[in-house]
Amino acid sequence: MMGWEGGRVARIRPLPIPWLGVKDFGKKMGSLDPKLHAFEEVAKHNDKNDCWLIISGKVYNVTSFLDDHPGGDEVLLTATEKDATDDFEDVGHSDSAREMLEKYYVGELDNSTLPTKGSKHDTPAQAQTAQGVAQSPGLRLRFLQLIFSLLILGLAFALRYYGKKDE
Ligand code: HEM
Repeated sequence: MMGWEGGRVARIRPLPIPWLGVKDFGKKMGSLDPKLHAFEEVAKHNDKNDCWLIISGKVYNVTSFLDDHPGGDEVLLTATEKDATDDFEDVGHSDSAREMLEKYYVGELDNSTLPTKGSKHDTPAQAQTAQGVAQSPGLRLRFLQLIFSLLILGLAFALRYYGKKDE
């Protein structure tokens, strides 16, 4: 006899509860007990065989993506050992690029371990920017002086030119 339960049981599916049976769900959401990484630890992963990035306080292991990155692997490698948020945002990555991040997520950055600007972890460019900002009033003054000198020079030439014409 065709068992009633047999027919029914065969059709029973796993409960559609998202957090049951979905591998790494917590990891993907970044909310359920994500692993906290210290900056020093993340900074050690800085070469072609092991490349981690920090973007918006999250840590990504992009080693397997290096060869596939449309912008090339070099830019990713130079974005290690620092907060790469600005580099990532400056490019204006598409929504699909942002969705890809999820795939490489390995945890959160312990923000208290992030070095301040001008520290030994800054690239020369970053250090210069930090200095540049500090010196910006001086730079602005020098720029104004240059413009002023050019104006005087232009005026002198104009006077000479028109002066000669009148003679
Ligand atoms: C896990 C992190 C990253 C992912 C998933 C990613 C993904 C992508 C994708 C999908 C594109 C193609 C264009 C688009 O869809 O926006 C792209 C382009 C690009 N990316 Fe990234 N990217 C990452 C990190 C970075 C970082 C940190 C930098 C800079 C240091 C960077 C620099 C570039 C550049 C320059 C392009 C433009 C390539 C071109 O159009 O010639 N990317 N990236």
